[in-house]
Amino acid sequence: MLLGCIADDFTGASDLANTLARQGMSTVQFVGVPDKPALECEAGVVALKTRSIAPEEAVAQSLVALDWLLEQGCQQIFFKYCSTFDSTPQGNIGPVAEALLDALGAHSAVVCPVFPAAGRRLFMGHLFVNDRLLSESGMEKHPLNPMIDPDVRRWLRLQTKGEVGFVGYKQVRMGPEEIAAALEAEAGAGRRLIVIDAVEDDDLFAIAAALVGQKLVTGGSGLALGLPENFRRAGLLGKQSAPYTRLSGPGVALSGSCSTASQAQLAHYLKSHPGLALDPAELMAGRQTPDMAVAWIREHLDSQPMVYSTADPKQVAADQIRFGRQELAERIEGFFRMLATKLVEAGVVRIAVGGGETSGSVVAGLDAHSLLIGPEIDPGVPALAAIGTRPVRLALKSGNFGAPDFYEKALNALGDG
Ligand SMILES: Nc1ncnc2c1ncn2[C@@H]1O[C@H](COP(=O)(O)OP(=O)(O)OP(=O)(O)O)[C@@H](O)[C@H]1O
Ligand SMILES: O=C(O)[C@@H](O)C(=O)CO
Repeated sequence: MLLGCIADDFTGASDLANTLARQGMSTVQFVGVPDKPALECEAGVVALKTRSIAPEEAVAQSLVALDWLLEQGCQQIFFKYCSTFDSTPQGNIGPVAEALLDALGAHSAVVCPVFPAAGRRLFMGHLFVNDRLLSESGMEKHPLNPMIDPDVRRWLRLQTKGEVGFVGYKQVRMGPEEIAAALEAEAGAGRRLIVIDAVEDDDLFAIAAALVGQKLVTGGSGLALGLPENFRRAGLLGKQSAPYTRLSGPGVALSGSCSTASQAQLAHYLKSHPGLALDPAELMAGRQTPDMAVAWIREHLDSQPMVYSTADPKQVAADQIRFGRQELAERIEGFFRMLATKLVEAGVVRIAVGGGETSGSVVAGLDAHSLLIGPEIDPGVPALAAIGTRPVRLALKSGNFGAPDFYEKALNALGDG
């Protein structure tokens, strides 16, 4: 394994794995830190669920992942977080990145959440989602990590021990040599985490070309566009990826994301498919159970039904006040985990999931140890084949990714009904 990646959630991991695979690296996504040597691959992406847990715990899990990746012979480590920089003033991006720098004995690392294909661009240190600042994009209402400051430098500095560096767009446009020199200057001044502007894929390729030999790279999946080329130029690539195949059989959609895109996708899907809404009050009282959902799904199995907790921000905020943000999130995630286990027992073989935390819960319920990367469904969302469990094909969609008809397209891409 040449490139070892640590992703702070499951959809982020498959987004990154998708980019690396498309750019010609044989890539496998691992479900947590494996307890044995890796399946053969050039890039390994360890999917953790560390985005929304306590910073110390996120650091500890990331360091275990790092140790395992180094044991597999990785030459470079990629810490993948969300292209909307999902985090709180406490972490977890800053604490994990600093801990990885220390553990690797690295002097510095770039911080670049940019993903132009999904409209995430960084200019003058400010993160945009399409033509809106991050803090006006809907992300300011995120149920777990409201993003209320678009200045990535300022937000990251709340989370770090050290000062945060910056390389602006003017220098990025000058190309890899200038970028490398600007990064060196920031690192020389003791700023170890260096936010770097990027607007289009060309910028990301130029930045990646400047990162040859860096022990640690941090960012969104966009930054991974140019990394395979560094290994290719060094004559290190050539392994074939394990083949992905579609799988036909019953399909189900599960949506736990409350993002703006997820709400539109849900509305679109429910026009032509049956849907079962989770009711927070019933869930918290234990009156709505995974067994009840499975019984309902069995009745609608021919129509690719959807189970969803997706709700609008006002409803989410009211329920969080009533039941507690964390308690409610855990209950909903626990529900999806148990549901996933029961779905495969009921013969479901295609599952399309919306939301990173939700996807982490669903995959935990499946008991898979690795995921093979198939064709891209929408930008950042590949079809996946689960290994180590009953045969299942998956699509794990980040909250804000995907076209309005994503779920239909995803289930069709995974196989036939
Ligand atoms: N109706 C609801 N009320 C309160 N919390 C909810 C509700 N539905 C889902 N949640 C919780 O909100 C969180 C949504 O996070 P998730 O990562 O799944 O989606 P997302 O943040 O939109 O996606 P991504 O992280 O990929 O951008 C989960 O913890 C989920 O359990
Ligand atoms: O970078 C992104 O936006 C996604 O891969 C993700 O991490 C959302 O959970």
